[in-house]
Parts: sequence; C-alpha cells; structure tokens
Amino acid sequence: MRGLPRWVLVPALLGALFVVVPVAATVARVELAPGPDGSGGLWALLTSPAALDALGLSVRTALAATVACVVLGTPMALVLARTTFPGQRVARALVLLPLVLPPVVGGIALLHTFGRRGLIGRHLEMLGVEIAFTTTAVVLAQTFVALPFLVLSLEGALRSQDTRLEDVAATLGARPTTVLRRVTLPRVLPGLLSGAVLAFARALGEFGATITFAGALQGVTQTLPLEIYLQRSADPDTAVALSFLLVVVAVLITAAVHGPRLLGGPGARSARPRRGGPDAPASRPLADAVPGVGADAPPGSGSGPAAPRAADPEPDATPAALAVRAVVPERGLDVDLAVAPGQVVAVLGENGAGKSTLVQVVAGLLAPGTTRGARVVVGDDDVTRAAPRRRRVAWLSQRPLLFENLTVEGNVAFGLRARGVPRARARRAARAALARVGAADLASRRATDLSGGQAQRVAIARALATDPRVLLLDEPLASLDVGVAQHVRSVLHHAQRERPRTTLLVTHDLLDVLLLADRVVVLADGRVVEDGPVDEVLTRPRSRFAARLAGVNLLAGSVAHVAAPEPALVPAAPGAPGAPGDGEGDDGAPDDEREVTVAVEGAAVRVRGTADEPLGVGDRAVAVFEPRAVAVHRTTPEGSPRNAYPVVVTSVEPHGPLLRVWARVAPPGSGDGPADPPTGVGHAAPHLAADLTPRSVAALRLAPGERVWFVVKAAEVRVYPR
Ligand SMILES: Nc1ncnc2c1ncn2[C@@H]1O[C@H](COP(=O)(O)OP(=O)(O)OP(=O)(O)O)[C@@H](O)[C@H]1O
Repeated sequence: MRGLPRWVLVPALLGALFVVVPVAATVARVELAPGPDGSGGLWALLTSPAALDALGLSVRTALAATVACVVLGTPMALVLARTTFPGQRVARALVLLPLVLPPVVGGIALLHTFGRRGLIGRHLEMLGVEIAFTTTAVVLAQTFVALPFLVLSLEGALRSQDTRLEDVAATLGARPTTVLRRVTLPRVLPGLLSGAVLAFARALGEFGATITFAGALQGVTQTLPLEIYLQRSADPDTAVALSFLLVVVAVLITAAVHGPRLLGGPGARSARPRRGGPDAPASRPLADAVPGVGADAPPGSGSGPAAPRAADPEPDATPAALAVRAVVPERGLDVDLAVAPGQVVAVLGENGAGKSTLVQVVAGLLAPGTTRGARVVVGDDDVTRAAPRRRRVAWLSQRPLLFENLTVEGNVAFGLRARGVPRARARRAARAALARVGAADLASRRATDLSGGQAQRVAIARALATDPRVLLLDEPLASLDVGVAQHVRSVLHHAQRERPRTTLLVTHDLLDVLLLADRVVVLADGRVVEDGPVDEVLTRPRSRFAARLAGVNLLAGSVAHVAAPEPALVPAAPGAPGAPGDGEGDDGAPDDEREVTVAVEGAAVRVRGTADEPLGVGDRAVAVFEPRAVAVHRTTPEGSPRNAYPVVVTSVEPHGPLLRVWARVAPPGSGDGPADPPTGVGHAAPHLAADLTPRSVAALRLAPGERVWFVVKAAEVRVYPR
C-alpha cells in the first residue's frame, strides 16, 4: 500500500468482486451429487457424450488456434515492433481489428471469405475443399479473434527490449535468423507465453464467430461455449456443469503456464530481470537448448569481400587498417578518418558531437550516407555495404549488453558458434578468452548474476573471442566505479599489448586516452576538429575539448597582430644575432619565437602570447595557458605585458590541494561584485580556469556569479596555428 491512497482499495475490491461473484454464483449452482432419482450430478453431466465431445473439440481447436496464432502472430509482432514502413499505424489498427469487432461480425466476414460463395471459398470449392461449417472453420474463427491478443502481448514485450543486444549479436557474426532465435525470442519468451495463454483462453471461450461461420454440429463444430448456450434452455443443470468445467479448464491452463513464474521459471525473469533461479529453464545455454545451432552459418559460407570465416581462437593475422568516410546529415556527421593497423584512436568530443554515430557507421549499424566517397574499408575489404556480421568489427558499448538467457561461457562462445565453430571448440576458446580477462571463474555463472565490472570484462572477452579486425569501444568504462574502471582499463591495456588491434575508443576520460590510445581525434558538431598523437594533442591542444581534457585554458580565434619581424618573411642573416642557430632572439627567447596577438572568438577580447610556429595576420590560432598561470583580481589590473579579462565565476571546485575557479569571459559589467543576472553570460563565451589556494579564494570571496578579472602574463601563453 506504500504510496497509494487507502480509498483505492474500495474500487479495486469492487472490481474484483464484480469478476469473482458471478463465477462463484455459477459454481455454487453446481449439483455435485446425483439427485434422489439417481439422475444428474456433476460427474454424470460432465461425462455425457455431448459434453465430452464438446470439451474434446474445444481443447483441440483452441490448441490448434493457439499454434496458428504463434506461427502467424510472432512474425506480425516482429514486423510491427522492429520495422518502420509507410502506413504502419493503419496496418497495426487493421491487425487489431478483431479486438473491437463483434465476434458475430467476424464470423460473417469469414463466411464471405471462406464460405462456399466467398472470396477464397469459391476457388477452394472448385478444388473440392470446403471450410465453412467444418472443424477447420472453428479453428479459423478462433484464430481470427485470438490473434490480436498474441500480437499485442508480444509486440509490447519486443518494444520494451533493448535492441542493442541484437546489434551486438550481429556484430559478433550472427545471421538475422540466429539473432532472432538465440537473442530476440528467448528474451521475449515470457511475453510470448502470456500472449499464447491469452490467445488460448480467447479461443476456448469463442462463441459468436464460431456459431456464425461454423455452426453447431455435435462433435464437428459444437464447442463447449456453443454446447453451454444450446443446453441453457433445454437442460440448465448441464449448462451450469459445463460452465463450471470451462472455468476449471481455463484456471488450470492459466496456472500451468503462469505457475512456473511463481516458482522462479522463465516468467520470473521478466519480473526480476537481474536475478533468476539457477534452475530456470531459460538459463540453460541456448546452445544446449537448440540443437545444431550455428549450422546455418557454416564456416566460410558468407559471400562478399569480408565474408566471415570460422574464427580461430588463437591470435593470427596482422591487424587491419580502417578507413571511414561518413556523411550522415540527419546526425550532422561528416568525418573522414584513416586509422593505421593496430592503432588505438581515442575519439573525443562533447555530448552529441557524433562519436557514437561514427562508431555505429563502422560497425555497420548505420549507413555511412549516400554522399560520393562515403565508405568503410577494413584492411583491403570495402565493407560499406556488408552486414555487421560480415565485417569482423566488434562493438563494445557503455553497457555490457550480455545475453541474459545465456551463461557467461555461452555469451563468450556466442560469436564463435554463430560463425560455425563446433560447440566444444567454441567453449574451449571461450574459456581461454575469459581467462585472458581474468574471468575464468565466472564461466558457468548466469550473465545476470555479475557485477558491473565482471559483466564488462565478460563483454570484452566476448568481443575479443571472435578475433575482430577492428575493435569499437564506445565508452566501455563510463558506467563503472573508479576502481572497477581501472581494473577493466588494465584488462583492455593487456589485451591490446598481447594482440594489437585497430581500435576506435570513444571516451571522455583522460586516463583512457593516456593509458590506451596512440592518437586522439576530437569531434565537434560532427566534424574532426583536432587529430594528432596523444602527447601532442594534450600538450598543444587546438580544440576546447582537448584543452579541457588536458587541464589547460584555450582561447581560439584568429591572429590580429604579429610582432615584427615576421618570422618567415624576414629571415636574419646566418650568424647574426637572432638568426637561426644562434639559440636566442633579441629578447632572450628562442629565435623562432614571436609575440602574437589573437582576437578571440566568442568574446570581444584579445590574447597576447608567444608562437614558435610561423603565423600571419588572419591565420586561425589557439592560445593556451595553464590555470595555475592565471591570477585573479577584484579590480582592473594595471601594467603590461598582461592579458586581463573580465569574467563571471561559474563554479569553484577542488583540484588537488588547490581550488579550480571556472569563469566565463564576459563584457565588463557595471562594476565589481555579483553579475546581474549571474547567468547572463553566453555559453559560447570562453570558459577559463584559474587554480588558487583555498586562502586566496576565501580572501577574494570567489563564488558563482561574482565578477572578477582573470590576468595572465603574455609570457605564459603559447600560441599555435589551428
Ligand atoms: N537514434 C538517433 N536518431 C536520431 N538522431 C540521433 C540518434 N542518436 C543520436 N542522434 C543525434 O546525432 C547526433 C550525434 O549523436 P551521437 O550519439 O553520435 O553523439 P556522441 O558524441 O556519441 O554523444 P555522447 O557523448 O552524448 O554519447 C546528436 O545530435 C544526436 O542528437
């Protein structure tokens, strides 16, 4: 009752009574014992030939209708839940029409379709096939009214599932049919069972369509509801006894299917997605449950340039290069990227920059666009049009996305089995892959019974077990605690050292970049804005994102002034002071250093610094300086050569023994003190950091919204071309 008002109980109870009392009233009317003349009595009534005929017919036809509903309804639910096509809403409404149609209307519709003069019936009759008023007609009528129940139930279950598991299965090499059989359907089994039960119950109780389309011939079309209806006036006791029987049959069947749920069976998994009893039938590896799995993907059966081969558990070939040109306008992505064999490229960028979209394009989950030249090439194979399973590109996302219906070993062996590796060999390889990530002891665990770090290690083993040519790591450590992330990071590090793989690593974490990557690519608004070796990008960032990652301030803009002499235009005579090779310029700085002033984008300010690369007026440039080089003043500072910026403090946060004060450059306000309003600074304005001691922060009374001045000496600012 927690969180619910007590009055809710009253209508809830009334509703329950409304359902239960009529059933109880019927049951109360049942005469169990025979009358004084020896006639009647429940047993005699139920075992009369007419009752037995009706019961047998009802159960047989309802079962047949349920099978028909499963066979037809499952694909219908899949199409409705997993595809989009024009007129889908209309199609869905039509499929569900029997739910709202009076059954007798359904019977008439069936008669006009399958009757002797019906649309299809007249052709069937020419072939000597008659359907109306036969047992087949009963099954058709029951299927007609019961089908929407299965479709609705299964479609709901399918829609609530995370489709990325199917994407993972596809990238591991599974064919669509294998994905459906081993990933999709096992996960929606409870929904399928509920739908089948509902369909059976509906078929068992079907009356209107049956009597219209099939009539009431004892033993042929006279099902239990029809028998009850016919006996109602002729023999009310028999009608009551048969009604009782229908209630008992319905209750028994519902309990039979839903019962295991209460005992921790397959249904239990939907109620408790993370935990389940070890005896649950669905917890068996599906490889055991489905004989011959993988037989539809024999080794080397694929066609096309990147056809899969049976994965070798032993590391083999040299890593493949990756080239991707992707233009996906609806996601704002326009990227051209080439990755050397075995290189680990950290893909960085703000939220929404396009990192995951790039990864999806490489994995084959998203087309690279229709622009000329759009392509994905792995090694020598152009896989632009190849299905994910044919690319041998493994994809690891933020969530481990393990297959819940499989054990840990079953998960890791999945890709190998999907590629046709025999079961025993796949299991051996899976155990070896688990051992490599330090998870050998987890092999027989259920995938749902793992911690986040364990699950992610298993996911890594699963990705590596198929020996992918390219590894896509989309923030695989993002959802882990710091300690666990460190462990998983070192697992990845060792895996890469043991067997270098061409890798795209999407991350927001500096440690990932430092420990795992060789190169950094920064995306902004779907474009590559920075690309270079890790050390270069972190020491000389040219994008705001890289600067923030490296913990330095960056002001981007264009060169407004270069102090004479222009570096490249006025070369000094060899040997003369300031000439190349003499080691020093006029001011004691290295001779190729020049003072450069940059007009900053997004703020009406300039920054002066030194550049050691040739730069001319108008060139795009970035000015970089450390937060510890920034002094903070309450009033406008005097003196030169200094850069001074009016800023509004946005936050103060701990940074080792210091405090980092974040502030946005803002036009000088009406004075010192709090800005009005404090948030009135545009988000495009440069965001700068200053590292101060807690004492200084207290003395300056720095708090969000305060207007102060950030001051940095020109000698502390390095300017680089963009
Ligand atoms: N399924 C989708 N359908 C349509 N647009 C999408 C979809 N997923 C992402 N987008 C859009 O595509 C752009 C790039 O998104 P993407 O997820 O690739 O960014 P990201 O750099 O990975 O971001 P994050 O760091 O938040 O994961 C964003 O504008 C986003 O809103």
